[in-house]
Amino acid sequence: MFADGLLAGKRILITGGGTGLGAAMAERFAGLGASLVLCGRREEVLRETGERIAAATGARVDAIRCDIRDPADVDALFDAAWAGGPVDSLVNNAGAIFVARSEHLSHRAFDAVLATSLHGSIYCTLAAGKRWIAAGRPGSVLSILSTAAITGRGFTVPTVVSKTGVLAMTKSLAVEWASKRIRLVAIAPGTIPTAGFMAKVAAGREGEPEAPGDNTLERPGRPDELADLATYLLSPAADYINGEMVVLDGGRHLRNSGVEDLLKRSDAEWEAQRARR
Ligand SMILES: CCCCCCC/C=C/C(=O)SCCNC(=O)CCNC(=O)[C@H](O)C(C)(C)COP(=O)(O)OP(=O)(O)OC[C@H]1O[C@@H](n2cnc3c(N)ncnc32)[C@H](O)[C@@H]1OP(=O)(O)O
Ligand SMILES: NC(=O)C1=CN([C@@H]2O[C@H](COP(=O)(O)OP(=O)(O)OC[C@H]3O[C@@H](n4cnc5c(N)ncnc54)[C@H](OP(=O)(O)O)[C@@H]3O)[C@@H](O)[C@H]2O)C=CC1
Repeated sequence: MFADGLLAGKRILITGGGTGLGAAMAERFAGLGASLVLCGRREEVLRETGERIAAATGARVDAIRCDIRDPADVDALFDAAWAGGPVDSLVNNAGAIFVARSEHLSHRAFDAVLATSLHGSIYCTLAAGKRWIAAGRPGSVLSILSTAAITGRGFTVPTVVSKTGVLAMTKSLAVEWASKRIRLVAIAPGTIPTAGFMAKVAAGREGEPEAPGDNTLERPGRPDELADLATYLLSPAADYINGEMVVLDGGRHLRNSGVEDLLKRSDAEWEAQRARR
């Protein structure tokens, strides 16, 4: 689909690059010639993914443990990443979600999600932007958001608030940093059943059809479809796209937000969900 070597010479840092959508993007970017920096909290997971991708593609893959909730950890990550060569693009992919009735969320529960999905994405974007501006280098930031940033969505409010906040950051910095040749874009995926999604969102719904008829195409999305769009948005072909969030959801948000079935859940079903966490 893409020309060989499309991303040759590019160094791309992906938060949450050890699993799911992050790993799918990593594999695609590496296959097109990019060198990678993958970060996450679990060193073993990162190392396995990094070794697998390096062996399959021959790319250089640096796996660096980092908890993006901690700004000092983020600075250390970017220092270590830069030591291996300047980073050209950041992918804000790490994120967190609970499915819960909002009246049952504690302050700590709200903070737990915002710390990763909102604050962590902001810390990483600022860490990258400061370095690009100081070095007079161009850069690009791709954030993996959600159609819920358009529609809103019940039962996942901390995540929706975070994704909407990162969309606001994307649009704002796209303007503020344009003269520095820094471009910010985003993808809003619908449902893509990764292991993280199955554990955090679909737990307790095992046995239900994997392809809910909640979008116009009546199937879930695939990680490789997201990786294709991410590749395009980080490639020179997308140089004229700035401040935009591109939807990849099979048309779902045109019909619903994705949680309408949860409105019909009984108290007993919600109690079972709470007990599982
Ligand atoms: C049906 C909806 C369809 C929508 C589609 C959604 C599309 C999006 C999908 C995704 O985002 S998939 C990616 C999912 N991946 C992740 O979430 C991975 C990252 N997550 C984490 O690392 C952790 O979950 C976390 C956010 C760091 C939280 O860690 P942990 O569970 O260990 O929390 P604690 O630190 O123990 O607790 C903090 C606080 O939160 C309360 N809490 C925990 N779970 C729940 C829950 N399910 N519901 C309500 N509250 C919860 C917990 O009780 C603590 O509060 P206090 O009790 O101390 O007040
Ligand atoms: N799958 C889907 O249907 C959709 C996903 N998304 C978004 O896509 C992104 C990826 O999700 P997906 O691949 O499905 O799920 P995963 O659970 O696989 O992705 C989360 C990744 O983020 C990392 N991570 C979590 N917290 C931190 C942290 N504090 N510091 C550093 N890394 C962290 C995790 O690694 P570790 O635990 O080792 O830290 C993991 O690799 C998320 O932002 C999600 O909200 C959006 C819409 C739909």
